[in-house]
Amino acid sequence: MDQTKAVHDFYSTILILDFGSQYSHLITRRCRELNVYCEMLPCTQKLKDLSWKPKGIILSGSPYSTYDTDAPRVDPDVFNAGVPVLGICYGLQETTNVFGGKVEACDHREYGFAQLDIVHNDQHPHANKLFEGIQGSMQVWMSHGDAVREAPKDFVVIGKTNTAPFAAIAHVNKPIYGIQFHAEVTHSQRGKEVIGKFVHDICQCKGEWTMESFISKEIQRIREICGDKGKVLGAVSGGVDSTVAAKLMHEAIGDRFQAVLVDNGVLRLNEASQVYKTLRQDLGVNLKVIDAADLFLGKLEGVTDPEKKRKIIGNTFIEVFEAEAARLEGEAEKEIEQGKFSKGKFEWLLQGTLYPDVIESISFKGPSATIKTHHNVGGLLADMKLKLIEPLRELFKDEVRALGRLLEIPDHLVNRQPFPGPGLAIRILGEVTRSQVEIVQHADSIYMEEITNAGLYNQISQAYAALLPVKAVGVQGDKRTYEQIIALRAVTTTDFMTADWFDFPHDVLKRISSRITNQVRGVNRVMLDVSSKPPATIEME
Ligand SMILES: Nc1ncnc2c1ncn2[C@@H]1O[C@H](COP(=O)(O)OP(=O)(O)OP(=O)(O)O)[C@@H](O)[C@H]1O
Ligand SMILES: O=c1[nH]c(=O)c2[nH+]cn([C@@H]3O[C@H](COP(=O)(O)O)[C@@H](O)[C@H]3O)c2[nH]1
Ligand SMILES: NC(=O)CC[C@H](N)C(=O)O
Ligand SMILES: [Mg+2]
Repeated sequence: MDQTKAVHDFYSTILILDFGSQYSHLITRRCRELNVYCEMLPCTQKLKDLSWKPKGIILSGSPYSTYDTDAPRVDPDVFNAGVPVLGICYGLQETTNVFGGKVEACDHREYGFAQLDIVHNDQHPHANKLFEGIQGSMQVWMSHGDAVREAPKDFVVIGKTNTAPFAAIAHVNKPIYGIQFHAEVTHSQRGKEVIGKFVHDICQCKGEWTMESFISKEIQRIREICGDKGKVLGAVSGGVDSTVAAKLMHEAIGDRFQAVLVDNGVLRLNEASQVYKTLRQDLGVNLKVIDAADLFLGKLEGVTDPEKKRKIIGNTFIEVFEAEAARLEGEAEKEIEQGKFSKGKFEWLLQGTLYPDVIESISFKGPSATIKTHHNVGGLLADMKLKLIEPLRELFKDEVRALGRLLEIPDHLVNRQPFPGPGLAIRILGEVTRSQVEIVQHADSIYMEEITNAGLYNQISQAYAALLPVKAVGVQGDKRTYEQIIALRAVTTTDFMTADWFDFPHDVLKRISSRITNQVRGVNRVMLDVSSKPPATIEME
């Protein structure tokens, strides 16, 4: 894999060095939105150890002060690499530091909006490039307690605010710029335009990062990695990430990619057959469904603790998947022994790792830690012989969706709400039995159908029906009943870290409630969960 080209070998790439700011990943987002490919690495990355050459470098903000003894330091080679550099907040302060200017704590810390007045330098046209075409002033967003007190030699002021006379500086003849404000946050009016001036005009990146161009390059890359015969195995759930990754693999190596869906008995109503239909029939992906419902439900018998349920499902999943991988390996060995050399062996395991998984696991203080694997089954296989292949590793979720659309994956799949690995088991509070699964599957399918019919599916980030482990009294058909309760959950969120409950139109709720109580046996009440996260979580267990 070492000789194989990486994405940064195909595109003009901006290097973002992370000094630990909470906004660092937003710099990455903005560059990508400007169709410029970028990668974020910890600030400890030495330029001489980098295997590729960036077109420009952006230094992020930081919770540290440059005068702290343990402050993260910029590699001085950054300024000798012959490429443009933009320092943001701490990045500006560290640049000032390196070039011999002065940084001190402010008398008044500055958080929030400020008005930046652009200063044009007639004698130094080069310095004006960062704000070229921007006249007068603009609203920017600040978050700092330190400030530049003295600009370094050969730097001029290109922007100032009431309280920050060095809010933006530039070298007089080198493409080195520093800004105190956070151009990467959307509150900074024209912030994205400023980043655009840096990456497009100053670094001369062409704006070629589009999913259209990614597809063909990535398919070519996958083919190089896998060679003529290499086979790839992948677990797919029908979720966005695994579907897009599977379709991409199929485009690259056809039936040498084998997808496996494990029916763990706690999938949604008819989900296994629907995923099979879409992946196999509509998308042509070589998919095998393993029915392991009895095995999973057997192991879940008598278990009520949420974390135990998760563990049992995770471990059983690995057991099933490993057994299948071993079976396929055995088959391949046999075929090779029989002289069918063309068959090839499974050498690779597909994993749907996304870029946020990669950058979340970067520690800005040191070499990148291991990638989070808790949601990705592939990474959990014990003493795995298979090597990992991660075609979505450089992409954000919205890029994955755009890629999915270009691969002609139907919209309903590309826009699919996430579904947790432990499935309905964590939506059946208390013990999971086959009859409980049937109740919640039926209620959930009615709920999702009504949400879709009302045109609300894409307005809601995640919705599901849950089954509460209590009974209540009701009256149905003149008869007293003593039955269970369905709880409806629907939330809106951007990052799933915090969430708000979705405010349904009353008529939709009425329809959902009456259909569930009329059609789902074993249920006589429907309740609506109106809890935000925090204090609640999105799932109930
Ligand atoms: N029932 C299943 N059968 C096979 N693989 C599964 C199953 N459930 C989960 N996986 C694997 O676990 C991975 C992680 O699941 P996760 O829910 O985080 O992602 P996803 O399902 O691909 O996408 P989304 O985040 O949109 O749900 C999946 O990509 C898939 O490889
Ligand atoms: O693959 C998964 N395995 C799990 O064990 C799990 N628990 C929660 N989730 C999903 O994570 C998001 C946040 O959910 P919570 O607010 O309940 O933590 C929501 O999108 C949840 O559906 C899981 N996904
Ligand atoms: N957001 C930042 O980069 C802050 C830098 C530095 N810690 C300050 O307070 O000024
Ligand atoms: Mg999923």
